[in-house]
Amino acid sequence: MNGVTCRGLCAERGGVQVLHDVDLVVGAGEWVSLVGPNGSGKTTLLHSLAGLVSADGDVQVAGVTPHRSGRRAVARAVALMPQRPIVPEGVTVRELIHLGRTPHIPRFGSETPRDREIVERVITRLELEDFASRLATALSGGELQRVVLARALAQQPQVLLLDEPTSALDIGHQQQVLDLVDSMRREGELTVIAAMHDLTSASQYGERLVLLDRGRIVADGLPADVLTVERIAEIYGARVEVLDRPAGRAVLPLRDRPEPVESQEP
Ligand SMILES: Nc1ncnc2c1ncn2[C@@H]1O[C@H](COP(=O)(O)OP(=O)(O)OP(=O)(O)O)[C@@H](O)[C@H]1O
Repeated sequence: MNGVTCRGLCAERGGVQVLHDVDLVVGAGEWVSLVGPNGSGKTTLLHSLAGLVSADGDVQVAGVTPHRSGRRAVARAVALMPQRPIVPEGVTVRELIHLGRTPHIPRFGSETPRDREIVERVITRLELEDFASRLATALSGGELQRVVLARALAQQPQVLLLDEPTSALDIGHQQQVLDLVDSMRREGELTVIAAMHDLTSASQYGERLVLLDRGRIVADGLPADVLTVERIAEIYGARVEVLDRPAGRAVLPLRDRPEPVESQEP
């Protein structure tokens, strides 16, 4: 089973419980967008699914139990594209992407031509050829974000966890990256869970939206059912208009225009 099941998931950060009894079942090949205000627990949930944060409850990700299975087995099943990547000094972009192959290389073994072919294919698909020989620490924030996605894709996971994957990208690269992930999902039964602040992208790429608030799932369903004007006002305290387009729901923030200031006679 290549999807994700978690039941009664509870997790703490810094001694404080931040996830409360999360139940989530994601079928193989689904794209679920995870939305919610700052601090609602999206990163903690993704890290729990990747086995990086200890959690209570029953969690299965692509047939492995992240907290109990070995690191290599977990890394073959699930890849996380982190919100704040840590980049080792002195490593080129190509070397960083090659790290994604590590869980597939046997202990005491070395890379095969197939590993190198997978890395080169990912570099081509993300149009990273011009950066491949540069130091990863010398990239702009958006360039690095695409390289970190490339490393996660080179890992060839069954479940891909994306934490704000487009936060540093210009609008063209946002579409390129999300379209690429979506086409890989359609081609290969990749299961995607993506934490996203951009509610329009979350709606248009996610077949299903899960809304977290203060560590609890408060809505789970079709984007148009989850992202209503009233719910966005209640959970985010935001004023928005929603527009239904063939590509899906778009969420447009609205400025509350201040009253014009009366001009005062000198
Ligand atoms: N290492 C930590 N130590 C203590 N508290 C933490 C730690 N990491 C996260 N938290 C707290 O846990 C809560 C959930 O954080 P989390 O990063 O999961 O939220 P999020 O929904 O991803 O937020 P954002 O949208 O701002 O990225 C927040 O209150 C945060 O301050």
